[in-house]
Amino acid sequence: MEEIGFLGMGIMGKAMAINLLRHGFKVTVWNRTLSRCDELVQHGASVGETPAAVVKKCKYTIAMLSDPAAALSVVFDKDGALEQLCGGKGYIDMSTVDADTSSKISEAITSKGGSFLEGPVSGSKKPAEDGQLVILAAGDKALYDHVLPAFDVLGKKSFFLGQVGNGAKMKLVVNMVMGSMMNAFSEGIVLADKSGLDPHTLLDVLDLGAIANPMFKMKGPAMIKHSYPPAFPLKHQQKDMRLALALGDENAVPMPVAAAANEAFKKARSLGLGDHDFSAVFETVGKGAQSST
Ligand SMILES: NC(=O)C1=CN([C@@H]2O[C@H](COP(=O)(O)OP(=O)(O)OC[C@H]3O[C@@H](n4cnc5c(N)ncnc54)[C@H](OP(=O)(O)O)[C@@H]3O)[C@@H](O)[C@H]2O)C=CC1
Ligand SMILES: O=CC(=O)O
Repeated sequence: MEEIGFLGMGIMGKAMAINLLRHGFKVTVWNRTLSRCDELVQHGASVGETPAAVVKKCKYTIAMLSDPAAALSVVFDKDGALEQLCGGKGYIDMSTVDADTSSKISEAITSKGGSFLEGPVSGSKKPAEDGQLVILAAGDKALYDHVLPAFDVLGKKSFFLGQVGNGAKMKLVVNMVMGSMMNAFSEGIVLADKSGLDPHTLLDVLDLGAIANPMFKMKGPAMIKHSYPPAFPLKHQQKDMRLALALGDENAVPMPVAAAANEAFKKARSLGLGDHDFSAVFETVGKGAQSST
């Protein structure tokens, strides 16, 4: 495949770009804080000075940015991607954003003759490093077919979900469930501890039953130690809850569980935990969490 541009060298973008390089793709990277591209150069990447410079050089450009404001800024601001998008060029935004943001970007790009695909992913830092993401694509089907070899490196499974917005919505639904589960899990660990049970035994019991899942297994032991090295930053999970609640609002879907979970993530942010892993929401569960071992 042609050289790929990659905008955004955060936790996910860096892991994904390194993965593409490892699999023989030529990649040109850009990051707002340009020094974060240095490590990528060691892996064989070239660096573009601006998003526009990357798009000019590459036929296809992937973006992996924090939130709607970042996704819009990288496309529409001066030296942004849109300046160089034209017929024959493709833009693939894999950031988690809302459907409106994705549609705005899509309309701007397609009105200049370019093609657009959204492709938010399920799976965190480790699945990104291991090429085990689940890709939720929607938009231009021809572009999807063309970039599938790259998606096959990045993920274990790609879904094509139809029109622009469907990938964004699917991702928000999934993360709404995940954020709610993380809160219930946190309450469960504290409840076990406070009622005289060993939280580690709770993890063993959960892992053998119908609600066993990789998230509990992976994050539980660290949570019990109050350790939250960021794989999925809490501020991004709260952004996803907020966007999912807005989607619920639009569709008149009552979501009291998600709304409560959102409040807990907001509380965690107010405690300065936004850059910690989203499992740090554990710290908001009563005083009990503070005394767990
Ligand atoms: N981490 C995870 O487990 C997962 C994350 N996601 C989603 O992927 C996206 C990226 O997440 P992640 O890599 O963890 O996030 P990080 O916070 O690690 O990285 C965010 C990236 O966005 C850039 N950025 C932020 N604001 C702007 C802006 N205004 N203009 C230009 N660039 C900007 C940052 O640049 P700079 O370095 O200059 O700050 C950085 O490259 C998010 O939408 C997140 O919800 C999806 C699945 C899993
Ligand atoms: O968006 C986060 C994830 O783990 O998926």
